[in-house]
Amino acid sequence: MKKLLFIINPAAGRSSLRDNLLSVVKVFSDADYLVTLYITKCAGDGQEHVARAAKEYDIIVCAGGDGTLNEVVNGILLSGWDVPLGYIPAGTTNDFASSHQLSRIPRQAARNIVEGKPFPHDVGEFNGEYFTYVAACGLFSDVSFSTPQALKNAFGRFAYYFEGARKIQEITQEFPLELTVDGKAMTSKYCFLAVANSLSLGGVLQFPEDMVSLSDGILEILAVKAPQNPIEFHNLMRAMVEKDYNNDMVRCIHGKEIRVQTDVPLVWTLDGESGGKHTDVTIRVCERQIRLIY
Ligand SMILES: Nc1ncnc2c1ncn2[C@@H]1O[C@H](COP(=O)(O)OP(=O)(O)OP(=O)(O)O)[C@@H](O)[C@H]1O
Repeated sequence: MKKLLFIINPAAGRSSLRDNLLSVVKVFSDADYLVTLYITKCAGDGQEHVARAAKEYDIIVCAGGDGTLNEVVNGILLSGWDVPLGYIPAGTTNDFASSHQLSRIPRQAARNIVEGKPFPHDVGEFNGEYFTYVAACGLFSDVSFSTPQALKNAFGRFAYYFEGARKIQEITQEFPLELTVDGKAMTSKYCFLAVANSLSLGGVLQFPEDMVSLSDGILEILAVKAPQNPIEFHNLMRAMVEKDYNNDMVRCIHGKEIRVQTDVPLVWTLDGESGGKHTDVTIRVCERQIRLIY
């Protein structure tokens, strides 16, 4: 029998998994997998367990939000074991799941995993840590990890909107930085910077499908300028709604290696989790590092 490690974050989202756990395990069992359940005990536990145990399994499946997936991907890459990964979205935003149009119905997501094919997925490396879909700093970037989990569990993604609304007055704040993309340096001021491999950011920003490939060994850098007057604010809103990322307010650049240097430490987020404060960050794409099954 093949061995499946099933990692579940009980604190994630408004977990639709609770009432469906038995039917999900049955899908795996019917597909001839011997299932080991691991319920994470606290933040960081999922990563540690996967890094230790991955080598004993033929497949790893995790259920939770983007933060849970981030931990499991870090665990797999730290283990050095090339094991396929299945993901059952059960978090608040599930940005990663949106990019792949993964089913939010746990039993269907489980079926897609046992019947699916591996999709080679790029991963980003951020000063030695890995992220699956975004590393970001500036406006709103701390919303996902500063929003209390209890609020997320009660209100779902609306909790992020409440928390984001409290920060909107910071939109005019900009920070000067030196951005170097594949050796080409530029200095500018921004209110938000994201390095992404995703079609969706925070469930709010969408990338046009023809702009992004999730397995091309290239990351997208979205740099947003702070609007300093109502016209610039209008232009920024228009650019976001129309997904126009090549104008005076928003710019999308593609690259493999990105360095961000600032005089003042910036707060970063990795996949919606805290990425710490940094003045010098190097981000590299790790091409096709994860085999996602769906
Ligand atoms: N048993 C646990 N108790 C509390 N927190 C946990 C536990 N296990 C994992 N965590 C942490 O819970 C946090 C939130 O998880 P996750 O990001 O998966 O869900 P979410 O925030 O609801 O969804 P999303 O990121 O998609 O918006 C992560 O930081 C994770 O490390």
